[in-house]
Amino acid sequence: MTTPRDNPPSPEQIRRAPKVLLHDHLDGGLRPATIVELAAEQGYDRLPATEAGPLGDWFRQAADSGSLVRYLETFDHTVGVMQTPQALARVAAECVEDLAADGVVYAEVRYAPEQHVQRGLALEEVVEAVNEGFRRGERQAAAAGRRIRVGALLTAMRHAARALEIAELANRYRDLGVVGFDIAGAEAGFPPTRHLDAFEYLKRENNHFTIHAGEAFGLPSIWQALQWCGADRLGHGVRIIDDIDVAEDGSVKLGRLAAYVRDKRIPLELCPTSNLQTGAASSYAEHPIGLLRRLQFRATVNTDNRLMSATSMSGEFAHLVRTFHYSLDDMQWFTVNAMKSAFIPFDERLAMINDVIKPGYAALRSEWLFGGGADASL
Ligand SMILES: O=c1[nH]cnc2c1ncn2[C@@H]1O[C@H](CO)[C@@H](O)[C@H]1O
Ligand SMILES: [Zn+2]
Repeated sequence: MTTPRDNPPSPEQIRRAPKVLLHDHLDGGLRPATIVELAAEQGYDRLPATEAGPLGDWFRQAADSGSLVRYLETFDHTVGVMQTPQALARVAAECVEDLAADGVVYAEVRYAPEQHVQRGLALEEVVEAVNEGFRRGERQAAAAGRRIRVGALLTAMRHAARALEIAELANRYRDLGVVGFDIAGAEAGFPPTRHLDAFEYLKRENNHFTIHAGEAFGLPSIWQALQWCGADRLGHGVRIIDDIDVAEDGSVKLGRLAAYVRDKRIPLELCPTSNLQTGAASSYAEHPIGLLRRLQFRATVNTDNRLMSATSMSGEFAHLVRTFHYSLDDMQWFTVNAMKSAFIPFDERLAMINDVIKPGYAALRSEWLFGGGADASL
């Protein structure tokens, strides 16, 4: 028997549902209006459009290139206006407010400090400005009745040679708002093993890191990230699908690497819309997230770059609900997966799951009992 609780959640329910975001770039999530204002303040004169509406459209279209390298070129303009402590703090605070308004209760937001020193800031000043912005955003969200907690991930650029330095920075600001480390940037030609010293350092320090791998490049990149570098999570990891065989009769066979990823519960930070833009997947229906969810990989749903993809956590879930007919139970499954995979301490993750996420979904699931009008304040 199907009950109303099996119905797909409405857009409004999706927005109100508690969500957890592990893969979101600070410099990929600016409000277009803020970019325009910051460019004027900082004398940045290379913006491709000077009004918020057309500028937002430009990012979306330029990122829709089918190539990760061209997709990444759009970041010149966001990074270009994030070069002062005030600008960094503002962008960070607005990021938190936007996530909270979208129903995100916990987020890990990443950025590359080395990209924000063009006007002479020290790496430490960059981290402190972003942290200040995150704290301000949390306070503003709380004042508006929305609870959210945000941790920073420090990213090193894989084509550069500052990974060890950034890893040390992440370690220094551990317990001070930074919860882990990442590497990002063009994947082909820049294997994660170039930065082995950084990963070995973090392991010796018992610190956490994720690696962008298996997005523009396939299994060798995932294999290196896990078996050479020791990544705790995979940024994207979507190409793990190349190691999974689905036969005509629907039976499924996992290769050794895919089996390892599933058996070890390695979290996959999947970002469906971003993958469509960079050509890593051709449609929502064909996106591997459907199969990976069915096979019970530790799959999570993420935004990657809200500006370039014109998306949000609700937007990503809305696409998945439409495509795969996911219910609130499915949404809860992805959300609990993400919370289990966060880099904050275990007791805090558990409390988030039991005291925030599960009660939030239970309240939404029960709404049909009250004619759908109950508790709109959630
Ligand atoms: O999907 C992605 N794959 C690889 N690198 C990315 C992606 N999105 C953003 N960045 C890169 O990460 C930097 C720090 O946030 C961004 O400036 C961008 O160059
Ligand atoms: Zn990313």
